[in-house]
Amino acid sequence: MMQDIKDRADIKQLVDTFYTKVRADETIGYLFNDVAKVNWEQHLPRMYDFWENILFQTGGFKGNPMVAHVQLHQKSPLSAAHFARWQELFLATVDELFKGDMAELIKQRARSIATMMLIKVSPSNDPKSII
Ligand code: HEM
Repeated sequence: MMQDIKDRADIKQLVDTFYTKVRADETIGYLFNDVAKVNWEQHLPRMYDFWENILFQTGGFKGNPMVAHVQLHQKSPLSAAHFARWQELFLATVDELFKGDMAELIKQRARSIATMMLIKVSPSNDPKSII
């Protein structure tokens, strides 16, 4: 039976599997590989901290994810299609590895943060701005 996400080791497995898909992805891979030229040795542990803090309130993540993505957007525009693909890969990775309340919670948080981030990086994506 599939287990729920219970600790940092599980988060590491999820994050590592997710970014392996991201780096090879036709739609969003170039943003990480070519635009941001991500230093993975630094970035992956920050992502373990980020998600561990969201699920288990460890207080380990200090950073401002919104600012990081606004800066990325200024280098190369981030679109709704990019965020949709990011979400698709994240949700599929969770479902592939885990099942339970924490797995549901992390998917819900990923969706809501991705939605806010899209609006934040590009206010023209805000449905309210059309009215
Ligand atoms: C199309 C969607 C996205 C792209 C292309 C993207 C790309 C990136 C890149 C290039 C970085 C900087 C890595 C570095 O050089 O250190 C980054 C950082 C980060 N991303 Fe994303 N991201 C996306 C969506 C998201 C979403 C939806 C979340 C959260 C649910 C997220 C959470 C973070 C966090 C926490 C950081 C670290 C910020 C920091 O170090 O202070 N990203 N992202």
